[in-house]
Amino acid sequence: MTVNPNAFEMAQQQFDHVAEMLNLDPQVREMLRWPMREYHFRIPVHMDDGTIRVFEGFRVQHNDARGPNKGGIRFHPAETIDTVRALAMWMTWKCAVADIPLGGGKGGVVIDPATLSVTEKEKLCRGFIQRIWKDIGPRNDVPAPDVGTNPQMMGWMMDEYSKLSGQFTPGVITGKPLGGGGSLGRTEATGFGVVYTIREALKHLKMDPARCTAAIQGFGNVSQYAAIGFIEQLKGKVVCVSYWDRDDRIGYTVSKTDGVDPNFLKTITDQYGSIDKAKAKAAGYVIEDANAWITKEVDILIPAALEGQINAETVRQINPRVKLIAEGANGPTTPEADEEIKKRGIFIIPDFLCNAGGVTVSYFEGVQNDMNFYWTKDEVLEKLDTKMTQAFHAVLEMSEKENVYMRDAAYMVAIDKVVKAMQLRGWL
Ligand SMILES: NC(=O)C1=CN([C@@H]2O[C@H](COP(=O)(O)OP(=O)(O)OC[C@H]3O[C@@H](n4cnc5c(N)ncnc54)[C@H](O)[C@@H]3O)[C@@H](O)[C@H]2O)C=CC1
Ligand SMILES: O=C(O)CCC(=O)C(=O)O
Repeated sequence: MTVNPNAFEMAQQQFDHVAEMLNLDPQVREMLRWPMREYHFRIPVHMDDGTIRVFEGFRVQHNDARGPNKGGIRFHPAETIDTVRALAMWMTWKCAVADIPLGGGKGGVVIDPATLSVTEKEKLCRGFIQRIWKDIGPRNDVPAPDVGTNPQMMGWMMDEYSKLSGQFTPGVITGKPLGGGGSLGRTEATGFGVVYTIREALKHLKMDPARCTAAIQGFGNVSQYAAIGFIEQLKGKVVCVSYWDRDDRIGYTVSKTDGVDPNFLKTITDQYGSIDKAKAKAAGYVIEDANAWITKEVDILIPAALEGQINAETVRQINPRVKLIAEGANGPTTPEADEEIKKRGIFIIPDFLCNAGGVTVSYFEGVQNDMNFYWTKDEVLEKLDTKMTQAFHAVLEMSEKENVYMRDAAYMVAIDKVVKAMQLRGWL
């Protein structure tokens, strides 16, 4: 499975393309195609064996015209400043398209968290906050989980910030554990958000979800709940999921023609989204190569692993039956692949619209922290559905009005909101 060599160039290319369509002022473009602030730091950690290891960390704040910067922290061995820049920029567009009053930020540490003990992970999380705590906070930048991080890690980070600032500050981080300032529904939010947008897209395409099949890339937080939601809420069938196998150092696709059971697969999946393939095989699943997911004869593809997965090479493997691509991951499709998808008339729900459910419930979490009053799961998910449905239709309407590709329409909606906020604040 290939990864796009430079996600930031890809994010800038997508932005430049729409900036050109909008005839956006060159100075406004200059402001938006780069992050406003970046922090690069080194985090020393006393390891269990008595040695000291120094980790490289980043936090990028792309634009906070509409509100505090917002976005996850990724722990990944292939993390780079450019990946974090791209992800921060996409967060600005995501919050604008979801119509939540937040800007765009993202963080990262170059590490495979599975190689750390629990104690080392806690020290690394606390070390990250020790480096950056003066530049984050509920009113300027609010991190959250992403690939390789989880609610427990957010709990440690919130605790460290509270200690350093001398005040219990749950709103500094979202995606915290339940009972530790977390919101009900955050775990499911991104995957269920993907499903709400698929439901709306299928209505638009006049397709019956109960007769639809899907192939999913990834089996982590986003993909697990996208699979569960697609099956339980829309009554569709998921024929495969995929994952990265740590031992073999390659990806695999785990398939079942009569449909996978994500609730069963979860029981044989570790906290990093790696499936125990021996147990899957014993339960009647077929193990195929990493790319098999994209070749499946299905109606819907849901890339929900990493960026750059649908590219000039893999796009040619998409089966002619595919009518819809719902981008659960950030940046899964390269600009070259977009051209082919357009040509083939496949409807796309672009990433920063499709996966906005996570940050939307993160926003709800911050609101609940501020109120010190917590909603039920049903209340959270109902509010999430309303937000995602409105966001989908705003983008669809723009796409139809301007006769443009859904990704370009999403950029148009987002750029308009961010530029207006910058103008209202007198920045432009
Ligand atoms: N967790 C969240 O709330 C949100 C996540 N996202 C994006 O969704 C994507 C997935 O995130 P999560 O589910 O949180 O991550 P995760 O770490 O929980 O799961 C990632 C999954 O992708 C698989 N994977 C990783 N590298 C792979 C490879 N090279 N080949 C095949 N499979 C591979 C892993 O095995 C795992 O199953 C990322 O792009 C992330 O930025 C976007 C919005 C919110
Ligand atoms: O929940 C959040 O604040 C951010 C989630 C995130 O990192 C993303 O949407 O890519």
